[in-house]
Amino acid sequence: MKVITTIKEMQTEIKQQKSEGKSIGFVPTMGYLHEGHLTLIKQARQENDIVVLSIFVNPLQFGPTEDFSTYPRDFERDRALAECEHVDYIFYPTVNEMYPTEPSVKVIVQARTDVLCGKSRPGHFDGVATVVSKLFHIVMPTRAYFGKKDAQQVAVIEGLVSDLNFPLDVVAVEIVREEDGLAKSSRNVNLLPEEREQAVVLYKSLQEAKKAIDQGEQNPHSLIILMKEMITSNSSGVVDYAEIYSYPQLKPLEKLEGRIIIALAVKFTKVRLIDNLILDIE
Ligand SMILES: Nc1ncnc2c1ncn2[C@@H]1O[C@H](COP(=O)(O)OP(=O)(O)OP(=O)(O)O)[C@@H](O)[C@H]1O
Ligand SMILES: CC(C)(CO)[C@@H](O)C(=O)[O-]
Ligand code: BAL
Repeated sequence: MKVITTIKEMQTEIKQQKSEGKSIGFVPTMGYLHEGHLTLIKQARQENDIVVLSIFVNPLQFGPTEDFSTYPRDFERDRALAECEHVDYIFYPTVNEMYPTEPSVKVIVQARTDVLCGKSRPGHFDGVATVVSKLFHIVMPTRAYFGKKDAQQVAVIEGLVSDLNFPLDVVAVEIVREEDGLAKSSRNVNLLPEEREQAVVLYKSLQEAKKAIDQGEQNPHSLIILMKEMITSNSSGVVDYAEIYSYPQLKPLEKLEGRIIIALAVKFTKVRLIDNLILDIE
């Protein structure tokens, strides 16, 4: 496994691999790896000749009051985990390597960002789309792997790849959970111990919503009330959003039909957690 820190060297290696006809599987991350990331890497390993993992905490996608500085980081641990998964390259650039000057161009995402994390984190998806576009030009993947925990991100990246004609396939991977149901997330380490216990309420309230749908509930507003009530009465978390939309269009629904997403974001003392459930309603 090679650790590469410069754009030039990464592109040179990839061009060489591509000239030998190798397919490139790419897993973009912000590091502090957990089972969720490792599942993406394992799938990329199975489906491609070469696997590239990027580790870069992208300042452009964090708002001024968000957790860029406290985002967990541990490169040596990540390197060991990546080695165990037979990653071929870790691309690990500095902020200065990615953004040597004040950016003169950025990608602006115009659809699917007026709701959920796009609404709560203004500019977040412009930052994601800008760095992902750069990473795609640097790594030139055949397939790029993203987790469905960030379901809005998957929808935005599918739009980016389609609209800007990136010659690659986006592969969306199922959410990996802790034993109690909490979605794995690098940020979980920043939960206080009692918050960690309470945090399972995100998953449980999604399951309650699903149960109500299975029992015939068709009104999205009733489900939202049910989930908010469950979260506030079982945790100290503050609901940032609890919403239901069509997926991947992210349009409001008066009645549940077709493919829908039930999505949550809840703020705890130092972290904001997200989770979701995508369902096909007959
Ligand atoms: N529990 C999970 N299951 C599946 N994919 C995941 C999971 N957690 C993260 N991913 C995916 O891994 C990729 C990198 O995510 P990232 O490095 O931001 O990790 P993260 O755990 O989502 O961090 P955080 O939520 O704290 O920002 C993204 O495509 C993300 O959707
Ligand atoms: C895709 C990504 C690596 C871009 O910084 C990030 O948003 C993430 O980890 O999901
Ligand atoms: N995985 C999402 C990246 C972020 O929260 O900025």
